[in-house]
Amino acid sequence: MTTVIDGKAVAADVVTKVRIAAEKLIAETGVVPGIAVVIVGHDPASQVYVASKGKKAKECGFHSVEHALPSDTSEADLVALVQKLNADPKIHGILVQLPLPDHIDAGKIIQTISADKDVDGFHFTNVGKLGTGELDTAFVPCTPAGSMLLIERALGRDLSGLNAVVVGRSNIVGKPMANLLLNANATVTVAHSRTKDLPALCRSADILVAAVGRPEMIKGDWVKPGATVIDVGINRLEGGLNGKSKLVGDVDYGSAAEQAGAITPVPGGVGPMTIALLMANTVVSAFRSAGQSAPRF
Ligand SMILES: NC(=O)C1=CN([C@@H]2O[C@H](COP(=O)(O)OP(=O)(O)OC[C@H]3O[C@@H](n4cnc5c(N)ncnc54)[C@H](OP(=O)(O)O)[C@@H]3O)[C@@H](O)[C@H]2O)C=CC1
Ligand SMILES: Nc1nc(=O)c2c([nH]1)NC[C@@H]1CN(c3ccc(C(=O)N[C@@H](CCC(=O)O)C(=O)O)cc3)C=[N+]21
Repeated sequence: MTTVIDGKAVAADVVTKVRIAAEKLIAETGVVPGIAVVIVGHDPASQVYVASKGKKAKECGFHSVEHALPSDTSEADLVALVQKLNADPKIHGILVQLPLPDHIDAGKIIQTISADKDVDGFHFTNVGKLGTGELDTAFVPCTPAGSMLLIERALGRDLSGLNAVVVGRSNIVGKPMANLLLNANATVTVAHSRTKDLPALCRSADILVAAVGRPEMIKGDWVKPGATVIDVGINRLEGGLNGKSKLVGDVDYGSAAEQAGAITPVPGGVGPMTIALLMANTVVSAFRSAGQSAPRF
């Protein structure tokens, strides 16, 4: 029997733990966890994500601010805003929504965020800590961290001896995902657009993570029977019910679910975990700023 991994339910568990931790921190120190989300421009999908981040932050009892800036905002103005948030003691987590408009150097903005408030885990300091296994003081990127929690829950055991294949090598998902799996003792292969015979490679995976950005690319006959399949992809296709767009992953869910031992759906899989882990990273940052040992999620 295939298990459908309920990312929404696991995310709700994480959010409950975050709220309880936040209440404890507030009661004991008076520090209220604070998050700032910055969005530049009017991309509708980005606006949806930013709105749900704000909503979850309120649910967790956080102080939450949103900076919505016009698409012609200059790089200098965005740098200045990030510096202001770095210096604001009420803010423990800063997220600048990606992608940014072409005239802004996203790398420069990311490196301007204080590593101590970089709840996305994109700053070189946090990337380096993940790469060297300093997970106690790192911020780990939310999507791979959330995917890892789903893998741990689905397998319920150490990953020693298991082959993991990550399809995609972005700095945001693929590479940090590979590092987390390696840290957890899986044997990891990272595939990308130049990989030869991707279907055969995928068939060797006990754990298959798809982070490609290509709708339903990974087919059922690429999946090893019994494998754990984590679909990170979020692709919006036109022509769903009532003229609405339809959300699909990078995995062809129908055929893959017949082979997999456990699989995440889209929506309701990795997506809600990303937001939950953002809240977790923010409360951890607030604990650290108050000189308290941070909870684990
Ligand atoms: N659920 C969530 O919370 C999140 C979901 N996403 C989704 O995850 C997906 C991936 O995002 P992201 O990592 O940012 O994407 P990127 O576009 O940055 O990276 C895509 C990766 O896939 C590889 N790739 C592209 N085409 C192929 C192919 N035909 N065969 C093998 N590999 C291929 C690319 O290879 P190469 O490097 O060689 O070009 C690249 O490494 C997207 O659908 C995105 O929307 C992203 C973030 C969060
Ligand atoms: N600095 C930065 N950090 C990010 O973490 C970041 C980003 N920029 N830019 C965009 C991507 C994408 N991303 C998602 C978050 C939640 C869902 C999510 O909640 N998805 C729901 C569905 C939502 C819907 O219906 O559209 C689900 O899969 O069930 C998806 C994708 C975070 N990202």
